[in-house]
Amino acid sequence: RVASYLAFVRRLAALPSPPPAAHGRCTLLSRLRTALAGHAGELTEGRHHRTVLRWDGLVGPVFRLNIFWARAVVVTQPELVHQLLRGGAGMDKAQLTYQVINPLLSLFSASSHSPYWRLVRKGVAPGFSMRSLRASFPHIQGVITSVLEALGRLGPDAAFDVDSLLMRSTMDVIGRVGFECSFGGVQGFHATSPGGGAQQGEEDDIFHIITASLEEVNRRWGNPLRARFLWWLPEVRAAERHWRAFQRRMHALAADIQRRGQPAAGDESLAAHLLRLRYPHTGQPLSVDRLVPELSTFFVAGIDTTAHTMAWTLYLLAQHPEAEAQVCAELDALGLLATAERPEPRAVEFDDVGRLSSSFFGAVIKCGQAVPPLMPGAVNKESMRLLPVDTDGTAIEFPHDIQLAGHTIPAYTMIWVHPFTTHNSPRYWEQPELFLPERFLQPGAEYAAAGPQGRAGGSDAGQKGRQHTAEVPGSAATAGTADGGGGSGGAWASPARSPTSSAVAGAAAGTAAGAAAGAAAAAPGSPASTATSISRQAAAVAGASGQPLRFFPFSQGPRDCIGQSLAKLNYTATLAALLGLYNFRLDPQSAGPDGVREVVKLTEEKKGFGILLEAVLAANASIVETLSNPYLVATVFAPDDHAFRALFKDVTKKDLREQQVVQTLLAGKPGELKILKAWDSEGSSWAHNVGLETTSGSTSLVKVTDVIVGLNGAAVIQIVSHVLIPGDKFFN
Ligand code: HEM
Repeated sequence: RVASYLAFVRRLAALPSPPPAAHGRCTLLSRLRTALAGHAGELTEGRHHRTVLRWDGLVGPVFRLNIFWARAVVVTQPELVHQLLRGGAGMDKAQLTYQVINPLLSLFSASSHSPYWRLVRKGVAPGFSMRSLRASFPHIQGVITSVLEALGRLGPDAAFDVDSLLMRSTMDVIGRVGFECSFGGVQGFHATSPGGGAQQGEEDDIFHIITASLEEVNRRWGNPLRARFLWWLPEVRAAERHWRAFQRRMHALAADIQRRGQPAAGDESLAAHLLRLRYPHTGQPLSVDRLVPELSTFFVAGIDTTAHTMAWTLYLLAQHPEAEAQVCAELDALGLLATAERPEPRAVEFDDVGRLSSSFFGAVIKCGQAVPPLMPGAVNKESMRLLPVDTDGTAIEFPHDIQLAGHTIPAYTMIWVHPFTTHNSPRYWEQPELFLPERFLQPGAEYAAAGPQGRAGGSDAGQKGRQHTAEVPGSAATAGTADGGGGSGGAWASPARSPTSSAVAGAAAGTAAGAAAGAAAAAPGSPASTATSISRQAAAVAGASGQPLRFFPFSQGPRDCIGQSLAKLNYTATLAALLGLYNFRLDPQSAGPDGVREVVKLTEEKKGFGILLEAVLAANASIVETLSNPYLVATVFAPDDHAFRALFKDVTKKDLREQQVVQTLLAGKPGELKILKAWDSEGSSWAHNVGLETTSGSTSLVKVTDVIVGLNGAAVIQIVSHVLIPGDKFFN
């Protein structure tokens, strides 16, 4: 055993590895600690995903980590990730991943080789089809209504834990859509209690049980030794009590589902699909004990992922009002935004989701042309790129040696695919640290070929391709890969061809396009000519099984997220409904953007009043752009201007001193105003009584009191001389 362990370590020694951080002063003890623990210390820190990103920048997209005696290989490069996760013969989840969560999920069939995993995955897939989701959309609408009611009960300036509310609503959605059971999660939401939930009797509160259970799972993923050595901690013992309570609740649900008997023909719920499954060897329906882990997995996998995704999106929009304005403009175009004319926007319908997020239905094709993605979908994607909730991705292993970017990786080595790093590395994205939803308005932005390395003909791409392949000249492994092209996407040679190793892609040479650019310039027989075969192989992969992705928040391949269509439907519809009615801002009491960690505390403000610019923002994104122009002299909102009228959306009569004025304003005809003369003769201050001409030909007079300073000192002229809102700082 010792000999084979040492051989294993030696075979991985050639892989680059970032230097582990030194702990404290450089003493013999600290060096011994670093030598023994390796990278374990940094990996158990809260923001370790950023450390992995830093390591990727230091040593490249494939590197080794030492965690005490164990070894892991981190892979961040899209082409390699693609080939590892899709169709790798014998690929399985690393057992370590599920050792942590299996006590919670009891018998979950984690292994890709388990007949149960295959049976369940295939059996429930129709439950996530568009047809099924369309049929169950009224459930989602019902939950959204209860969320809006909960927000309505809060005051306009209430601070609350939006993540907690959304976890509750997601729990309700999965319960209702999947299993026709109602947990009343949103009803149990109380903004004032920590975590937004019931405090008394919380041991019985399913939401509390699930969140407390997940908290311990997350801690154990950060530190797997917790279960073995820290079992005596009160918090660990409490968590294990919650795990048992969770299993009891899932057991009761499974028994209830089974009591319902054979499902009706048209029943497409997950419960119905699970009930229709039969054991392959006996033909009998699944027992309650086998149903429990499957039900548990849907709740555990679906709740915090979907809710954190929505919470991060709201958080990012709160930081980027310009993007929020664009989202609102598109909601407005669909009639989903509260405005002056439409204080109660209509409910979000199933078909709206496709319009808001064209990726939801794949590419939407209209009259033979692809419909360009819209901003709400782009915002969601950018949020999932910057802050993917499955930050640490997945760990996989192979039952045989593989070749990875020119290195032999022994069988059963833990290979760690790290989406956070792939999503945030400057190797694959321009300005990855910035929130730029526009990047996802470009069709195909998810693919590696669209990134810095993949720009066709880009010198950077070609150069990087050459450099990397030059580092891995035609080893037996890479040659094997090239020869093996034509198998499943060309990525895998059959083990028979290469007895010690099946060949995984040596496509470390940038993307297909990048590698091709490098290869085209290389003479045959030179080291770079390896790139030719690699790029051909990469191109074959792209052609045969889709292009490599640089954006994969739901993972990819046969073990990707089976619930992603439900997640997308839920978050797109919920966010559209929330943003149609509310602005969300970071709670000033919380630590501020830099202090936001796992729980995003946001405040909600009723849209449309209080701050002039917010109302303008809600009404027309292009106006915000104009206001941000530093060279702007003046922007005029007239009584009959659409944006100005939107100011009065949601204003109740009691807020207004001059109802007559508002009635007149709202009755105004749409039109623009031209400034006849904005400045006095010196050009230094506002003139009194500036004349303005409307497009309909009439003239208005602007008094100096009508002038409001907007962003960057630009002026906004309000052609109403009345005080409309008591005490409002913008009106006098
Ligand atoms: C935004 C929301 C979600 C995200 C980002 C997400 C992400 C993921 C990822 C990355 C995986 C692969 C994990 C791994 O390889 O270790 C996964 C697996 C899974 N997800 Fe999701 N998920 C989401 C929502 C959901 C929902 C709503 C459900 C079901 C109700 C669900 C059910 C599952 C299941 C059952 C698996 C395991 C699939 C298998 O191993 O065959 N997920 N999810």
